[in-house]
Amino acid sequence: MTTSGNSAGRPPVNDRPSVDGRPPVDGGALGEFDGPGEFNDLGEFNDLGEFDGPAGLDDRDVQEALSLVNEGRTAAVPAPGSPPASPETGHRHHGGTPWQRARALADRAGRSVRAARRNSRATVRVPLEDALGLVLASPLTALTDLPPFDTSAMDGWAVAGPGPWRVRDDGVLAGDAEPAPLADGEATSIATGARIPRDTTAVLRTEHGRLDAAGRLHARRDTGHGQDIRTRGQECRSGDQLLPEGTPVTPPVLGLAAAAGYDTLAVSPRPRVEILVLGDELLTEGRPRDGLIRDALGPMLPPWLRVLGAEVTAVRRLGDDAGALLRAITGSDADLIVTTGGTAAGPVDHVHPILHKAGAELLVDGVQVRPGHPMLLARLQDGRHLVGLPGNPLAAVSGLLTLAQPLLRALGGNSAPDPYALPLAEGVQGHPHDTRLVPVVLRADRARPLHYAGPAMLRGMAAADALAVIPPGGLRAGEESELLDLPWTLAGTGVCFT
Ligand SMILES: Nc1nc2c(c(=O)[nH]1)N[C@H]1C(S)=C(S)[C@@H](COP(=O)(O)OP(=O)(O)OC[C@H]3O[C@@H](n4cnc5c(N)ncnc54)[C@H](O)[C@@H]3O)O[C@H]1N2
Ligand code: MOO
Repeated sequence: MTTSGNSAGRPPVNDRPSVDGRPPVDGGALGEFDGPGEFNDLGEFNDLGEFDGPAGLDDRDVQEALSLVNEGRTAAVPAPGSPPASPETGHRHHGGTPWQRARALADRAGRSVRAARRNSRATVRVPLEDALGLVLASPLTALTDLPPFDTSAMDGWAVAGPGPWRVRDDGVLAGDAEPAPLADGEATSIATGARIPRDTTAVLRTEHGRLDAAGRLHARRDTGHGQDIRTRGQECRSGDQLLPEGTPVTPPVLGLAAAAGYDTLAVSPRPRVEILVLGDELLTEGRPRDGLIRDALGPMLPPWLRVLGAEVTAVRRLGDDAGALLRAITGSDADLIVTTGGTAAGPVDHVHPILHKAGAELLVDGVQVRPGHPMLLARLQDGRHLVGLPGNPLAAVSGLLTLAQPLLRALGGNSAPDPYALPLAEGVQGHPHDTRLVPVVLRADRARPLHYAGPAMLRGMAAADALAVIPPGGLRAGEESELLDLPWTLAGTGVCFT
């Protein structure tokens, strides 16, 4: 990852005395926040994801100017770190569900489905190699003692009684069948992991033994009774519970399950997700042309959803055909439908009317988050769910992390990781009311905001290690920001994309 796209070298947003080279603010410019998620002339998040205050004004001036110009009509821009504007101030705001609440509602929706499933005991048994990322549907119980027999912990000699010892010439390797018992005063060479001959009293490590000219084995140091013998059942006895139900299947869980005798695992099935990509303007290959652009979400969402534990059953491109959307929604058997685009109120934004037609219940209709505020979560008549992601690609990422991730996590039986935070390397301007999700790189235990983080951009996101959660009012340099991890930054794509 690179930091070349960030604002290194610039003064932090909070400390900037002014924004140079712009015409002074004029009274006609409004800073409304119910539009496309961007501030206008009085201060906006530019497409580099930075807040540009009005020309020549500091933060206090911005507030003053806004309160003069927008009196009673629009939100003032609070200084970074200041508390969010209260509803009593008469600010106009698009509304929607607060960001944390939206995540909680998505989590709850997933849990309710899971609870219903639990009653129907829906689990699947899959080969070990297909279980990574799923969740154990029943406790992992040892099918054998571990180790299953007494084994040597070291390369050396199995010895019986006090030395010196006569060395037998058979020797035991890992994987050999049960060796002949040792007589008192006898030794035989043994490899790590080999079965211990009956009546062995200890294993003498290679480096602790010496053979004399007559071929007798002497100990260079004392060897205690039972030394370097791993006794049968040291780790577990057959029938012991190794892991509880609900444990996520990680690589070590796969290893433990194999060691304990499993070929398959009972797991909660992967939530099945169908992706419906909306928009007549989308090309699936080549360069943008004639007003058409490339579909960025069709290639991005399936692997991202897989990494979140989903099985992506189909990606369907429906254009702006409302009828096709209705048929796709009502005909799908996926646990979750994810739509992209069409969430706003444009002439071909069909998601809301079609959900209404399909009798869906909107659990979340707009979220107080930037970008991505038109995102939605609906419960369809048959209890399946639909997440509507806004079409702007970074807004879609925001919807994915805000609604789809908690829902899928809960559906799959995973619990949310503890939130974590790091200090910001630079101040980040907040939205007056909404949470902001800002792509950051993590360097030296600091989160540095990236440029090119406008709602329609993926350039900053593609270089990001995480998304910083910026509360209304913003955060100053050095203040801790909650971070949303991107799974591949820790695990690597090769591991995650199962
Ligand atoms: N009058 C208003 N207009 C808009 C508002 C608003 O509140 N009032 N909100 C803006 C915000 S914020 C967003 S985000 C978008 C959400 O729009 P939709 O979900 O309806 O998405 P579209 O209009 O279909 O597309 C928006 C934008 O994204 C491009 N797009 C769509 N799909 C893809 C894709 N798969 N790959 C790449 N780019 C995609 C599309 O061409 C548009 O440029 O609405 C604002 N408008
Ligand atoms: O700005 Mo919109 O918030 O792109 O989702």
